[in-house]
Amino acid sequence: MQHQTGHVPDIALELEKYRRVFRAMPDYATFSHLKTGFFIDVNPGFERLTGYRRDEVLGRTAGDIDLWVNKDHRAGVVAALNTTDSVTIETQFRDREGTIIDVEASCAIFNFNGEPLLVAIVRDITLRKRQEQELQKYRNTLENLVAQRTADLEAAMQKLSELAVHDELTGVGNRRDLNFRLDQEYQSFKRLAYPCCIAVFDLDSFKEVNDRFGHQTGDEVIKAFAAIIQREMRATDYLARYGGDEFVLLLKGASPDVAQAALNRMREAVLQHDWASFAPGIRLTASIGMAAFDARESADASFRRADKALYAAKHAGGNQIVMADQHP
Ligand SMILES: Nc1nc2c(ncn2[C@@H]2O[C@H](COP(=O)(O)OP(=O)(O)OP(=O)(O)O)[C@@H](O)[C@H]2O)c(=O)[nH]1
Repeated sequence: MQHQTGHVPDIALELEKYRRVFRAMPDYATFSHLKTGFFIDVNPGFERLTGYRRDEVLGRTAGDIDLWVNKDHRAGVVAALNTTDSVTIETQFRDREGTIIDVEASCAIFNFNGEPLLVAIVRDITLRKRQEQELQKYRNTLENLVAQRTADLEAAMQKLSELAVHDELTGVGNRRDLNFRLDQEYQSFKRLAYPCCIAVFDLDSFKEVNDRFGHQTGDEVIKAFAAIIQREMRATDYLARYGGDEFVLLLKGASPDVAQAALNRMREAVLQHDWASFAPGIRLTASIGMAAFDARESADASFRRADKALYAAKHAGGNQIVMADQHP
């Protein structure tokens, strides 16, 4: 036999089914009036998450129990539901004890007898949030570490590339760089007839500074010696430390006469320098040998002539400039 009003008990049955599901859900679930915000029903999941009993909150609003930490989030959800069926946001709830819980709330409008109700299903995501934060912290630490290592590496590379061409004590070119520059200048001289003089400098009796005042004072004297030459040379000239207290200067574009005048200024500056500030009672002078590039010989041969002239200057008593003999 068929019921005339068979659909009535079916709906009651359906509603009972939904009520059971609502109560059995592990997550927080609530029905509330959309307009007033009053809770109509809350499930045991709500009680577990918030610490409030069902009978404490029915007929009250989320605002009454100060549930949403950020009230604007709830207002935003209600506003969004005007234009969309459901909204899911991450926000924070405050439980009965005042503890803040990270939650993910999914809300939808549900019409009951023409009355819009707000259905909210809420999940505690504190653990997931904590894991995310831990992961972020770990990522930040890693990124910082990588950035630090990269900076260290770049600094080391920079230092290495400086050491590749610069003398560590004085900062002027080193011997390896000198060979390269000498060759480069010689090419310009050969191809463009661009004159260049080579001067080799050496302090007279420098050994005495080391012996009497120590190696560290000797280092300071070498640095000051380089600084004097640098101060007096042209910006386009090139200075390198050949070794010990011996320096090589390339006077680019200078004829022997011009070079000799410049070198004489440098010799005088060394003589006049206040060496006593490093090593009491000491006076220092420099010997200088000089040669001009000559197209009939190699750059090395010109350099050797300048070096030989330096020894002639030393032999003649120091504190002087000797021009190399012409290419034989
Ligand atoms: N402080 C210091 N001394 C150095 C360095 N390199 C070499 N020397 C010393 O420099 C001195 C160079 O010797 P010479 O140039 O032959 O000695 P000198 O007394 O100047 O003799 P002359 O050049 O003939 O006047 C030696 O005592 C080396 O030990 C350095 O980097 N620092």
